[in-house]
Amino acid sequence: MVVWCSKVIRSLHHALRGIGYALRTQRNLQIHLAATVLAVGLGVSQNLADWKWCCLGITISLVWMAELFNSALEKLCDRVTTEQEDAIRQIKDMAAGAVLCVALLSIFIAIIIFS
Ligand SMILES: Nc1ncnc2c1ncn2[C@@H]1O[C@H](COP(=O)(O)OP(=O)(O)OP(=O)(O)O)[C@@H](O)[C@H]1O
Repeated sequence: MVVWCSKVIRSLHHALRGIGYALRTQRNLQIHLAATVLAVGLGVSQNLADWKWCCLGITISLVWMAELFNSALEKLCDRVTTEQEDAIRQIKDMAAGAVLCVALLSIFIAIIIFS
Protein backbone atom coordinates (compact mmCIF):
# COMPACT_ATOMS: atom_id res chain seq x y z
CA MET A 1 0.00 0.00 0.00
CA VAL A 2 2.83 2.41 0.88
CA VAL A 3 4.61 1.57 -2.40
CA TRP A 4 1.36 2.06 -4.34
CA CYS A 5 0.75 5.46 -2.68
CA SER A 6 4.30 6.65 -3.31
CA LYS A 7 3.98 5.67 -7.01
CA VAL A 8 0.72 7.62 -7.30
CA ILE A 9 2.28 10.65 -5.57
CA ARG A 10 5.32 10.46 -7.86
CA SER A 11 3.08 10.30 -10.97
CA LEU A 12 1.10 13.28 -9.68
CA HIS A 13 4.36 15.15 -9.12
CA HIS A 14 5.45 14.43 -12.72
CA ALA A 15 2.10 15.62 -14.11
CA LEU A 16 2.16 18.84 -12.05
CA ARG A 17 5.79 19.44 -13.08
CA GLY A 18 4.67 19.10 -16.73
CA ILE A 19 1.87 21.62 -16.27
CA GLY A 20 4.25 23.97 -14.44
CA TYR A 21 6.83 23.71 -17.22
CA ALA A 22 4.19 24.37 -19.90
CA LEU A 23 2.84 27.35 -17.96
CA ARG A 24 6.32 28.88 -17.65
CA THR A 25 7.21 28.39 -21.32
CA GLN A 26 3.99 28.45 -23.41
CA ARG A 27 2.40 31.83 -24.05
CA ASN A 28 -0.88 30.25 -25.21
CA LEU A 29 -1.23 28.33 -21.96
CA GLN A 30 -0.68 31.55 -20.00
CA ILE A 31 -3.55 33.04 -22.01
CA HIS A 32 -5.68 29.97 -21.15
CA LEU A 33 -4.83 30.46 -17.48
CA ALA A 34 -5.99 34.09 -17.64
CA ALA A 35 -9.18 33.01 -19.46
CA THR A 36 -9.77 30.27 -16.86
CA VAL A 37 -9.40 32.72 -13.95
CA LEU A 38 -11.76 35.15 -15.72
CA ALA A 39 -14.38 32.45 -16.45
CA VAL A 40 -14.30 31.06 -12.90
CA GLY A 41 -14.48 34.60 -11.46
CA LEU A 42 -17.47 35.40 -13.69
CA GLY A 43 -19.07 32.10 -12.70
CA VAL A 44 -18.71 32.87 -9.00
CA SER A 45 -20.07 36.41 -9.44
CA GLN A 46 -23.09 35.11 -11.40
CA ASN A 47 -23.70 32.25 -8.94
CA LEU A 48 -23.93 29.71 -11.78
CA ALA A 49 -26.22 26.68 -11.65
CA ASP A 50 -24.58 23.28 -11.07
CA TRP A 51 -25.02 22.13 -14.69
CA LYS A 52 -23.33 25.34 -15.91
CA TRP A 53 -20.34 24.71 -13.60
CA CYS A 54 -20.13 21.16 -15.03
CA CYS A 55 -20.10 22.49 -18.61
CA LEU A 56 -17.57 25.17 -17.69
CA GLY A 57 -15.28 22.68 -15.93
CA ILE A 58 -15.40 20.18 -18.80
CA THR A 59 -14.72 22.93 -21.35
CA ILE A 60 -11.80 24.40 -19.39
CA SER A 61 -10.28 20.92 -18.96
CA LEU A 62 -10.64 20.17 -22.68
CA VAL A 63 -8.90 23.42 -23.64
CA TRP A 64 -6.02 22.80 -21.21
CA MET A 65 -5.71 19.19 -22.35
CA ALA A 66 -5.57 20.14 -26.04
CA GLU A 67 -3.02 22.90 -25.40
CA LEU A 68 -0.81 20.63 -23.28
CA PHE A 69 -0.86 17.90 -25.96
CA ASN A 70 -0.16 20.54 -28.63
CA SER A 71 2.81 21.90 -26.68
CA ALA A 72 4.17 18.40 -26.05
CA LEU A 73 3.86 17.51 -29.75
CA GLU A 74 5.56 20.76 -30.78
CA LYS A 75 8.45 20.03 -28.45
CA LEU A 76 8.72 16.47 -29.72
CA CYS A 77 8.70 17.67 -33.35
CA ASP A 78 11.45 20.20 -32.57
CA ARG A 79 13.55 17.38 -31.08
CA VAL A 80 13.03 15.25 -34.20
CA THR A 81 14.25 18.00 -36.54
CA THR A 82 14.74 21.75 -36.72
CA GLU A 83 14.71 21.54 -40.55
CA GLN A 84 11.63 22.73 -42.42
CA GLU A 85 9.72 19.54 -43.32
CA ASP A 86 6.24 18.96 -44.71
CA ALA A 87 5.49 16.13 -42.23
CA ILE A 88 6.46 18.32 -39.24
CA ARG A 89 4.33 21.19 -40.57
CA GLN A 90 1.34 18.84 -41.01
CA ILE A 91 1.75 17.35 -37.51
CA LYS A 92 2.04 20.79 -35.88
CA ASP A 93 -0.86 22.17 -37.93
CA MET A 94 -3.11 19.24 -36.95
CA ALA A 95 -2.24 19.69 -33.27
CA ALA A 96 -2.97 23.42 -33.58
CA GLY A 97 -6.27 22.49 -35.29
CA ALA A 98 -7.24 20.40 -32.27
CA VAL A 99 -6.70 23.43 -30.03
CA LEU A 100 -8.74 25.60 -32.39
CA CYS A 101 -11.65 23.11 -32.25
CA VAL A 102 -11.91 23.21 -28.46
CA ALA A 103 -11.25 26.97 -28.37
CA LEU A 104 -14.26 27.53 -30.68
CA LEU A 105 -16.34 25.11 -28.59
CA SER A 106 -15.36 27.00 -25.42
CA ILE A 107 -16.46 30.33 -26.93
CA PHE A 108 -19.81 28.79 -27.94
CA ILE A 109 -20.34 27.30 -24.46
CA ALA A 110 -19.23 30.52 -22.73
CA ILE A 111 -21.86 32.47 -24.70
CA ILE A 112 -24.58 30.00 -23.62
CA ILE A 113 -23.46 29.95 -19.98
CA PHE A 114 -22.93 33.67 -19.43
CA SER A 115 -25.70 35.18 -21.60
N1 LIG B 1 10.12 22.18 -38.72
C1 LIG B 1 9.05 22.70 -39.34
N2 LIG B 1 8.78 22.38 -40.63
C2 LIG B 1 7.71 22.88 -41.27
N3 LIG B 1 6.81 23.73 -40.72
C3 LIG B 1 7.01 24.11 -39.44
C4 LIG B 1 8.13 23.62 -38.68
N4 LIG B 1 8.05 24.16 -37.44
C5 LIG B 1 6.96 24.93 -37.42
N5 LIG B 1 6.30 24.91 -38.61
C6 LIG B 1 5.07 25.64 -38.97
O1 LIG B 1 4.95 26.75 -38.11
C7 LIG B 1 3.76 26.68 -37.33
C8 LIG B 1 4.04 27.20 -35.93
O2 LIG B 1 4.94 26.31 -35.32
P1 LIG B 1 5.71 26.66 -33.98
O3 LIG B 1 6.52 25.51 -33.57
O4 LIG B 1 6.39 27.97 -34.16
O5 LIG B 1 4.52 26.78 -32.97
P2 LIG B 1 3.98 28.02 -32.13
O6 LIG B 1 4.51 29.30 -32.66
O7 LIG B 1 4.17 27.70 -30.72
O8 LIG B 1 2.46 27.89 -32.60
P3 LIG B 1 1.13 27.52 -31.83
O9 LIG B 1 0.45 28.84 -31.69
O10 LIG B 1 0.42 26.58 -32.78
O11 LIG B 1 1.47 26.85 -30.53
C9 LIG B 1 3.35 25.21 -37.36
O12 LIG B 1 1.94 25.02 -37.18
C10 LIG B 1 3.82 24.78 -38.76
O13 LIG B 1 2.86 25.16 -39.74
